[in-house]
Amino acid sequence: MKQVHVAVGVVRRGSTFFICKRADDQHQGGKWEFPGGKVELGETVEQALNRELYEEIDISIKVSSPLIEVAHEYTDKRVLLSVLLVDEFNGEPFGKEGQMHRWADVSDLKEIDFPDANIAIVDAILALSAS
Ligand SMILES: Nc1nc2c([nH]c(=O)n2[C@@H]2O[C@H](COP(=O)(O)OP(=O)(O)OP(=O)(O)O)[C@@H](O)[C@H]2O)c(=O)[nH]1
Ligand SMILES: [Mg+2]
Repeated sequence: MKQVHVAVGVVRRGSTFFICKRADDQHQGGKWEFPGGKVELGETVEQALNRELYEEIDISIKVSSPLIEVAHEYTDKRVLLSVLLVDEFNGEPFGKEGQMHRWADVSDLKEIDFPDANIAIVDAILALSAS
């Protein structure tokens, strides 16, 4: 199976994180996600994430840093998630494509219905908050 490279943004404000609900007709539909999308040919992860976050949640990134890389194999798809922590941005995020969104507190992340690959992302966030 071909691996899809995805840029994912963990947008943080204080102890909260911006998440969106995936549309029912998408891969892993109905689950919550950190916004992001596929890295296109010739793009860096940072460029891809900046493009995706503008398209999906209407912000532009000012400061980001690598958080974790997660390789995961679903039954129907193989993904490599390059996850960046986004601590400063311009604009106020919202579900620009009509998707549900919320600011989730760090203490709620473990209980939220994310795709399986996100378990490692949530653990990395919790490790940040613990340090
Ligand atoms: N954006 C995002 N994708 C994730 C997360 N976790 C996870 O397994 N994925 C998977 O990464 C893949 C690509 O993400 P995507 O569907 O957002 O890609 P995209 O924005 O380019 O949209 P498209 O599918 O309409 O072209 C999907 O298979 C999705 O299930 C996550 O937290 N955020
Ligand atoms: Mg997307």
